Amino acid sequence: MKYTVIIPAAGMGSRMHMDYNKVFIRLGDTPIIRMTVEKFEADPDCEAIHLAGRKAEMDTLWEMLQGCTKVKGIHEGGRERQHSIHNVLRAIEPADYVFVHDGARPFVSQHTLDDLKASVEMHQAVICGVKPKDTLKRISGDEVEETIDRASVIAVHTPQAFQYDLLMRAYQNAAEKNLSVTDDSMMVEALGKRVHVTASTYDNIKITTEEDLKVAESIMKKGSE
Ligand SMILES: Nc1ccn([C@@H]2O[C@H](COP(=O)(O)OP(=O)(O)OP(=O)(O)O)[C@@H](O)[C@H]2O)c(=O)n1
Ligand SMILES: O=P(O)(O)OC[C@@H](O)[C@@H](O)[C@@H](O)CO
Repeated sequence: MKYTVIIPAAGMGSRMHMDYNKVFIRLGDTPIIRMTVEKFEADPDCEAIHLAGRKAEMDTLWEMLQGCTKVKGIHEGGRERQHSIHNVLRAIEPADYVFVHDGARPFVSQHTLDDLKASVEMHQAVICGVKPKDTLKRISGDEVEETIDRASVIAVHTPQAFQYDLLMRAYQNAAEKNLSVTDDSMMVEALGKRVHVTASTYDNIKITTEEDLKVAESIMKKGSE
C-alpha cells in the first residue's frame, strides 16, 4: 500500500509559553517538525508529505525541511487543527490512503506505521493509542462520579490512517454540521463508521508543554521505541 501523510504544523504552541511555534524548537540540532517529517521520509510506503503551516511561517518551514524530497506542499492552516487539516485535504491530489500525524509528535515508530498500514487496508479507518497507566475517574467539579474501567479505554495518539474518500466525506460532513473535534477519528465516528485501533508506543508523545521537552530529551538519549 502507498499513502500520503498530512502533517498539521500551523498551531501557536501557546501551552509551551514561547514566543514562537513549538514545532520549531530544536531537540539536539534538529527542529521538531523536521524530526517528524523525517519519520515519513524514511517509510518507503509514504509517497507524499503535505504540511499545514501558518502564513507567516512558510519560508521558515521550507528552510527547515530542505532536502526532504517527499514534501510536496505546505498549505495555509486554519483557526483550529481540524481547519488546517481540511485545508490540506482539499488541496492535495486524491490518494488511496491518507495518514494524519501531528507535527508535534516526532517519536512515532516505524512499527506503529507498519501496523497502521496493515490495518487500514482491511478497516478503512484506524487510530493508534496506548493503555492508560493510571486509574481513571469521571469527575464533576471536585467530586468523583465514578471510576472508569481502564481496560475499556485508550489514550489516543496520531498517526491516524484512513481511506481517502472516507476521510474526505468525514471532513465535509463535519464542516457542514460545524462539528468541533479533537482528533480526525471523531469525524469518521460522526458518520457512524467503525474505527479500528492499533498499538502506539509511550514514546510517541505530543510535545505540548515545557515538561514534555525534558521527556523528549530523555527519549532522544535512550533512543525512541
Ligand atoms: N490551527 C492549528 C492548530 C494546531 N495545529 C497543529 O496540530 C498539531 C497538534 O496540536 P497542538 O499540540 O494542540 O498544537 P498547538 O495548537 O500549536 O498547541 P496549543 O494548543 O498549545 O497552542 C500541532 O502540530 C499543531 O501545529 C495546526 O496545524 N493548526
Ligand atoms: O491538545 P489539542 O486538543 O489541541 O490537540 C489534540 C490532538 O492533536 C490530539 O487529539 C491528537 O494528537 C490525538 O491525541
